[in-house]
Amino acid sequence: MTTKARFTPALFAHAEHLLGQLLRFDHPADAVVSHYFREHRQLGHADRAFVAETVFAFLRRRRSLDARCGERPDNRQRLLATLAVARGWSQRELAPVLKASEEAWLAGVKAVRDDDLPPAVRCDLPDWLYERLLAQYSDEEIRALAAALNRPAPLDLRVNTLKTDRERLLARLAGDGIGAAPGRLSPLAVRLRDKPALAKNPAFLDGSFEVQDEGSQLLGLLLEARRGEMVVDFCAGAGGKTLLLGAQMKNTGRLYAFDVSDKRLANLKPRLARSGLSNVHPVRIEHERDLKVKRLAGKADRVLVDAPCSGLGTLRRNPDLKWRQDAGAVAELTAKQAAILASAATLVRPGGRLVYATCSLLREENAAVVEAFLAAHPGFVLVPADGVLARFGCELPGAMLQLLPQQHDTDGFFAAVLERLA
Ligand SMILES: C[S@@+](CC[C@H](N)C(=O)[O-])C[C@H]1O[C@@H](n2cnc3c(N)ncnc32)[C@H](O)[C@@H]1O
Repeated sequence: MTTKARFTPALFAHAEHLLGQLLRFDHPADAVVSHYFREHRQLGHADRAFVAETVFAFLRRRRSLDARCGERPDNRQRLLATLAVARGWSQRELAPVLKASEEAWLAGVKAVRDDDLPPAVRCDLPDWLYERLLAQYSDEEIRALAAALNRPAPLDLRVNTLKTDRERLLARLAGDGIGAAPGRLSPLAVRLRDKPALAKNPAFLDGSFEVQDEGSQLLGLLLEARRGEMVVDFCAGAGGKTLLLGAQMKNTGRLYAFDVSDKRLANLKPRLARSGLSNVHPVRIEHERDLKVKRLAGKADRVLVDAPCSGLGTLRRNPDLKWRQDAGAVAELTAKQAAILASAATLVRPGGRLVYATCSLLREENAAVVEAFLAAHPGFVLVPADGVLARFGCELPGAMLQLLPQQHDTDGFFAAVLERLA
């Protein structure tokens, strides 16, 4: 049975109810959706797929869809517009739910031309964000960027080189009937053709791979962590990059995984167990100036700062982020990023490396933070990122790395490589 064949007023009502919860914007959308499905266990796989895809489609296109709907649309209208415009359903397909009195209105919604909408509305971006991007890109480039950010992300894996290699992993996946191809940028990446459930896949359970966007893998590779070194992943979170660094170090040396969040570090534990790594030391810190940080001053060969950021480069996965933030929140983040980078830098030994990374598209969270750091810390220099990536067979020009979904088909990641003078 196809997803559309299950379309009923009851199912539509679930989407409407969930959208009401999402538009309060008091929690991240993926958490709200998971919670809703836990509360409504009677919804089967196809029903959940319909509800989740429809509300996410609205979150992606909220601004242009609301503009098409007219004055003060309600959530029912919003979802009808989502199905008709964003998901391309015909009035016949909508028939189980669409009232006769809504048909003319919906035809009007469909007839609006994108080009007649103001630029920020057409790009489904809040004004403040559109204006920030306009300082960096042309309107045409922002349109292409916004369109790419509005498409769902592919599913990428990172091969765990402690356990296997990419060729063998591809063969195993093929044996399981999972379509996959080598990533184009990261030598560790495998891109899946579809989005199969992986939690019970034997190669996942035995640690042969982790789920990780190909772009995120490049950020970890920029550190070029080596055997026997002391490495600090300063904002390790649930360890997406820690696991890559540990494998690059061939499970030798010492790899500290710092984070202020107990919960995130706890999520690292099962991943560590699967990975086979024993060189990782998770450490909960109070803040970036914690004594536990100070004790390692000048001792680390390499430090990664995967800084807390607006996450605006990940809108393919988290479309709600563009509606849940504002310029004030970004200003607070940039102050935090500068403080974390300055503190993390104190750990780097002379001649050691510091990588600053975000999943933001905004210059103020990216190059501007790095430039201000370099101006205040003459003992550090910028190492061209393209030269480092070339050593991994990845040709991406630029002294600092900015990945863009419309160009690289990854999330919008940024990274700069710094070195402390010997
Ligand atoms: C972008 S996320 C890290 C994602 C992680 N590196 C990965 O690849 O999965 C940023 C992390 O910074 C942490 N963080 C926030 N403030 C911090 C601070 N002052 N010091 C260290 N970590 C901090 C957050 O808890 C969050 O886990």
